[in-house]
Amino acid sequence: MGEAPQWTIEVEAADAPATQRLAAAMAVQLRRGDVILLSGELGAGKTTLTQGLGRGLGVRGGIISPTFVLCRIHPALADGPDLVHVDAYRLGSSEEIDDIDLESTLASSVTVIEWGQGKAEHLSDSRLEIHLQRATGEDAGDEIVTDFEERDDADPRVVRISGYGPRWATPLSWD
Ligand SMILES: Nc1ncnc2c1ncn2[C@@H]1O[C@H](COP(=O)(O)OP(=O)(O)OP(=O)(O)O)[C@@H](O)[C@H]1O
Ligand SMILES: [Mg+2]
Repeated sequence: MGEAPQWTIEVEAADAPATQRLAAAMAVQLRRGDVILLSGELGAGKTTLTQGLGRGLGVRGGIISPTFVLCRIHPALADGPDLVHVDAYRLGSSEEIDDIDLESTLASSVTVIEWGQGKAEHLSDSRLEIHLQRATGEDAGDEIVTDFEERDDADPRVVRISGYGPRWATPLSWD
């Protein structure tokens, strides 16, 4: 839980399609049993990123904000893992996460949990944590802003990806 990540990569995504392309490129490096915890404020792009993961994994679509449904299973359309998409926003603790029995789908799926930090680390000995943050505005880090300022349609995000545990001894890569 409090342990240090094996590695951290920071990528900028200029708009929502860019966030989805990044996630799709990430998805092809994922496999059954992988757990991803997504963080970032309301509207940061967690669900948008999950849609890209779904496209890259080749699962049945219709990935939406699971407002009333805590957990949706998107079955693989071909050979790959299923995508289990969880919104833990309303869950107060790891005990409540356990009530939705993610253990039963974990081994056959990639499990993605919005608002999962502090609640879902116990599901696996390894995980990716992905934090999304608006690259402009009050929240912005000093080093980030200028590249995008002339682009009206851009609403950039900084996507910070960290790998924890033995599964992530080797970082994700984008070459
Ligand atoms: N660079 C970007 N990356 C991701 N989303 C973006 C980007 N630019 C604009 N957007 C828009 O921001 C919104 C993000 O909404 P989304 O539902 O993905 O956020 P969320 O983090 O899941 O929110 P919530 O906390 O309510 O679940 C979408 O309307 C998306 O089109
Ligand atoms: Mg969401």
